Amino acid sequence: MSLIRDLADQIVAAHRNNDLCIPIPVFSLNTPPPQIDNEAAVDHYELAGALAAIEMGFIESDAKTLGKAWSRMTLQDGGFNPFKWPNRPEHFDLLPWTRNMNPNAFKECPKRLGLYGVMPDADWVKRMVDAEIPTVQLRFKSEDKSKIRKQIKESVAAVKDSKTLLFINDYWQEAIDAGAYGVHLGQEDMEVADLDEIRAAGLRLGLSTHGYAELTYADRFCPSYIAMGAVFPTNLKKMPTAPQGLGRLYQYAKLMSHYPLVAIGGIDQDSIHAVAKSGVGSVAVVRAITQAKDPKAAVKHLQELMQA
Ligand SMILES: Cc1ncc(COP(=O)(O)OP(=O)(O)O)c(N)n1
Ligand SMILES: Cc1nc(C(=O)O)sc1CCOP(=O)(O)O
Ligand SMILES: [Mg+2]
Repeated sequence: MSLIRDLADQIVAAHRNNDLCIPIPVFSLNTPPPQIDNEAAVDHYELAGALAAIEMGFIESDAKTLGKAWSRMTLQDGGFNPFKWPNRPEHFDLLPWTRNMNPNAFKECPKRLGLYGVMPDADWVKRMVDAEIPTVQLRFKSEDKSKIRKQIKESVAAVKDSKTLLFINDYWQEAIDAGAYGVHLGQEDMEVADLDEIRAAGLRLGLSTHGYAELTYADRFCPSYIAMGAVFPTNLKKMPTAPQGLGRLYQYAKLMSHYPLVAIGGIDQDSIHAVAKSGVGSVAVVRAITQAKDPKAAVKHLQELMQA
């Protein structure tokens, strides 16, 4: 165990100051540390990588994923180097073939979806089309199926004959029925959606992720794009995990650079440039547009800042 501890300490020391560490909240210092399954560890590097990741504030599922990646990287490099960080698809056992060679891949979308407005209703979708935003999502939350269908129908009509691409959040069946460009699903939504039906209907699929474990899981489905969040704190919804921060976003963007990528969560005009520099082709925002004094001007300004 002391060898593993020593390797883990070397990793933490080498990466302490590079923005990958997120301090563990004080309340969780009183709770027992998450258990790493010792028997499942194929070697010391896997366990050391996972232990280091826990100390750096990664959640348990991400730490386990990182441990396996440390093990593969060490094996492939022919030696342990604490200053490296796993950032290649083969370190994470991502799908080895390209989208074109994968019969289960979802339909392609542009690699760079640009500014992506996530909007609460069809009227906001119309405003975004008027502002010539490249990508928009209808994120209308309701239990009422007829209201949902009406909102989706109006949104699909709004983008017709425009250059704006429309994704529908959650309601994949209604999105298929209305002929939308694509759907966006979270990890829980995926479990209950019929992904084969979405693929067969030719709709694009965007998937949410919140760290290494969800990224590697999402890769198995070869979605049209992968969203990564929450980059910064957001009060728009309750997030189950701490914000990722720029350091982790930059690593995720490097690892998944063969996908169209979307960054989301707490991004505003002050941060959008730094987020775009991670290499993601798209930045999704809600409040930076809906709470702006002039939403149309905000769309233009945010795009300028992304490209600056
Ligand atoms: C672009 C984009 N990224 C993430 C989300 C969040 O989706 P999900 O986790 O399913 O949460 P809800 O939006 O359904 O509350 C998103 N909608 N869009
Ligand atoms: C809807 C949503 N999903 C997120 C995720 O991380 O999955 S963050 C988020 C809210 C984004 O709103 P704002 O730009 O106002 O912070
Ligand atoms: Mg959802």
